[in-house]
Amino acid sequence: MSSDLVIVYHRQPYEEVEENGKTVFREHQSPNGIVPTLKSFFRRAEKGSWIAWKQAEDTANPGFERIVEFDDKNGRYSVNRLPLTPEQVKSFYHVTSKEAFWPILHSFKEKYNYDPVDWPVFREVNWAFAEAAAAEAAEGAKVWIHDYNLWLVPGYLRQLRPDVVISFYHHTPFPSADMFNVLPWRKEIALSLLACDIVGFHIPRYAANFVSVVRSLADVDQTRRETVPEMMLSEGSALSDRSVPTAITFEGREILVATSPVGIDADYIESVASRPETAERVEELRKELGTSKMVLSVGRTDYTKGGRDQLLSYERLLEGSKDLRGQVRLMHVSVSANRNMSVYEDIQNEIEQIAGRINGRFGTFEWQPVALISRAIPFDDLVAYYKAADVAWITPMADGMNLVAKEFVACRDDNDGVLVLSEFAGASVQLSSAILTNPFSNRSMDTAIRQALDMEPEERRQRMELLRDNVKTYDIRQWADDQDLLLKKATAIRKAALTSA
Ligand SMILES: Nc1ncnc2c1ncn2[C@@H]1O[C@H](COP(=O)(O)OP(=O)(O)O)[C@@H](O)[C@H]1O
Ligand SMILES: O=P(O)(O)OC[C@@H](CO)O[C@H]1O[C@H](CO)[C@@H](O)[C@H](O)[C@H]1O
Repeated sequence: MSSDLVIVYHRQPYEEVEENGKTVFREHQSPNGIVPTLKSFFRRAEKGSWIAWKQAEDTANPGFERIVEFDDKNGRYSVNRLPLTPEQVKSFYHVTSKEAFWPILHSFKEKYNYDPVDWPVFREVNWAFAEAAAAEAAEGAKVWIHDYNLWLVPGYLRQLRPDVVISFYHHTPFPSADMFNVLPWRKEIALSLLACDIVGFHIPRYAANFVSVVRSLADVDQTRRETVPEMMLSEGSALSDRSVPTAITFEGREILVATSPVGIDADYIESVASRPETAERVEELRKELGTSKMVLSVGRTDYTKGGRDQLLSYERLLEGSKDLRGQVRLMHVSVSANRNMSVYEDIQNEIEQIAGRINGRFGTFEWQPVALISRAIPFDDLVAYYKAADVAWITPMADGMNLVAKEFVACRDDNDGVLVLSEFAGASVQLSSAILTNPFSNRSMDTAIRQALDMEPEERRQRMELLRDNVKTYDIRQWADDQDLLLKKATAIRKAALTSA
């Protein structure tokens, strides 16, 4: 019990690899995912700890060090790895998190799979996370929990430690009560989240949906609302709201409802984009393209990311626009991050089938319409593709935020390139100068990609300048400062709750 900041996120904050018979801990490949940002919070703490899981055949004798100590650029922190059996991992993460929660979080009611869920296993895993956090937290410490996989941790932790400040951040969408309440365990989850001092979201809509859910399940009063700032308003986005709830009360206690969009390390990305070796790579790509235009799409293989519908739109584009044949190339990057899950294997197979059909129908020896990449790309290479692309085509059916769209914008220090973005991605409420499109509408998708390919240089420049202003304003440092301020506010609320108890 010594840490003043405990971060609880189901993944370990590094890549653990074996080298010459030794275990080596490496930074995650993508420098802009959440993990590097969360680790940077330990610089603001006296001592930090991180609670995650690690698979073990025998949890009593896991065969690895439970606690790993670090003292690096992020300060002094320990990582507590909870041993989970393969059966627990499959049940807690693959089945309950990805096959039951994930479709509901993204409003895919028809993909929701309830029957295989083993709810007692989900409870026991979340209890283990709560116990480990309680054991690590110093008196009055801040415990910052991330994402739906750990929805029950706040309630369990509050039982164990009434003194700690509990903050919960959702990286995914949060659906309205009509969708969320499909979950049979809705009340248990809602009451757990109501044990927090702060509940955080990317955008106002998710915060409003959360309030609708807890008010449908518990005696919750909404105490404060605020006007949404101009840079978070977007007429073209289905997710835009003009006001947002900022606090609720439950059982005489105030709970902050915080909206703060995750950003990216725009300065770092721009520094990679401006390197001479990046310019050389971009020149090679442009030479390879000749007079053709490059459309780039990047995302995990997941039905929420809309890869299938995007490829079908591309097929219709080539069918209807003979002038584009031989003059456009789509680089479709769809990496399968959720292995061993049939629902994702099916999507990967469908994407490969459609891409193959398009190449078969329209391709020639000299020209392949689709380059399908189904593997991880080194970040520096990804930056070169972002810089070389004429269009970034990011059209998820639902997406909590989407950092790929922001990375593309951060790379475009030439103030060129066009972003086509789904109005159902959280990022669309900030990136209103993108061509916003509805991926559920063929006409909207087909019109948007053609508009992007035909856009004149001056309009491209005007739009990109506005996009870059937003991405650099709401960057990862802004998010970190927001979170730091919120954690301080919550500390005062927790103290008030303890004195009035
Ligand atoms: N094939 C890939 N290779 C390397 N990095 C990738 C690849 N696909 C996505 N990424 C990285 O993964 C992250 C995806 O984040 P985001 O767009 O928010 O979606 P999600 O978190 O839902 O996967 C980005 O930082 C992006 O650079
Ligand atoms: O299965 P996971 O945990 O890899 O899913 C990735 C998910 C984490 O919840 O990504 C979300 O977080 C991103 C950063 O906040 C956000 O940009 C993205 O839209 C979410 O899917």
